[in-house]
Amino acid sequence: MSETKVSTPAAVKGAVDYSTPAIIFDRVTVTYGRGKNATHALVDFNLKVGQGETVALLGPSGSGKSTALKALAGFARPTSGTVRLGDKDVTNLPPAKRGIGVVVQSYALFPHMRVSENVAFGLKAHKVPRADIAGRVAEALEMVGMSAYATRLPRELSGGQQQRVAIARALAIRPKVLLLDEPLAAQDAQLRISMVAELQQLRKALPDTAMLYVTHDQSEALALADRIVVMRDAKLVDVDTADNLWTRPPTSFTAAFLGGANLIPCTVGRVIGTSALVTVGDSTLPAEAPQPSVGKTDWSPGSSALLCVRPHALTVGPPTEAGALRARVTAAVWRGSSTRLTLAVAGLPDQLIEADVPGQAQFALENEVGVRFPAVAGVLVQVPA
Ligand SMILES: Nc1ncnc2c1ncn2[C@@H]1O[C@H](COP(=O)(O)OP(=O)(O)OP(=O)(O)O)[C@@H](O)[C@H]1O
Repeated sequence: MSETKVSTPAAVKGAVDYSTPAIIFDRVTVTYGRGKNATHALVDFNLKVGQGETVALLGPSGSGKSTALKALAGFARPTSGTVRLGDKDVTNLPPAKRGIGVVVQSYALFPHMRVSENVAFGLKAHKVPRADIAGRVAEALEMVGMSAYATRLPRELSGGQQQRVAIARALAIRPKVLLLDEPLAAQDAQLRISMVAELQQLRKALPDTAMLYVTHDQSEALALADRIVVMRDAKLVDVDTADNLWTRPPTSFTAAFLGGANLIPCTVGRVIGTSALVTVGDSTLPAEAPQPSVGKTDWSPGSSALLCVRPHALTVGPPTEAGALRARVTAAVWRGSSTRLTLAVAGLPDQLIEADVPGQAQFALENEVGVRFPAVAGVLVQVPA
């Protein structure tokens, strides 16, 4: 997974209005096939996306992300539930009548048509007056920086350029809703980084367009989305702002999927407000005990919990350092700007933790080290049922 670092959505967008959602999924279930061969691809899926909001659907392969997009675009028919665009129920409307822009990983450009013809295609299908088409094509190509390539054929373009054309084609119909299904998955890591930055610019240029963005790359979701929906096994696991999901993951699945957090078994001690003392191995550490979400049990003294701490928040030094947990290095992988250490911590049998240390760290395997937690060691997450 790439570690794209670009400015966060809050920096590029203002507040989102949820009072009149652009997209509503209301208890949408999609089942492919029947009987023994039935696959429940989406189960009881609820989501509202505000006008101008970008929501990323993030989850492992097969978790139902694309199916949610297909249900909205009209390419998969819900078995039950409704899909609305604004105040209009579109559950049974054909895809072409929904006015949604769709961009998929494979570009889906017509190989025999020039760039401008590809972009014009959707406009003709939407019965845009002939006199307006050239202007709308030029406007869409301008938005994605492809004006100079209007007369080329798709095969004369790079993958990134083809994807820009596919985005222009989706934008040309001036959709209120834009769906992007893994739009950068076919690009190499370097190009993905620059295209994430371009998509951020596009979001700024389209303040009223709601976007639903499917990805399994957490860095794209963090960089682009106002909110992230985490999916697993056809269901929505968590939904919140990227910042909240990252800093206070409501479930261990989200904690692990979004940023690969360490989830260290601990015992809850004293709790005052949102501060707790927890026991990890032989050490007592201060931790954040976030308000549990509705329906979840409180943090009670003596109960088991998981301490969520990101690998980069840990520091590793000599084993004799005061306040450090003693550990043994079991793996060290240099990643360029940092080294990922895997550590077996004394007093935590069967639990390996990961720590990122700057640069090409000189830790030999089996070295004894001391692991230090930050002043607030981490945030508590419920043990999964
Ligand atoms: N047309 C289909 N017929 C039968 N099963 C399908 C069909 N499309 C998807 N599925 C199944 O539905 C489930 C959800 O698939 P979906 O494509 O929505 O997942 P995804 O989260 O988008 O995965 P990926 O990240 O791999 O694209 C999977 O088990 C998949 O095999």
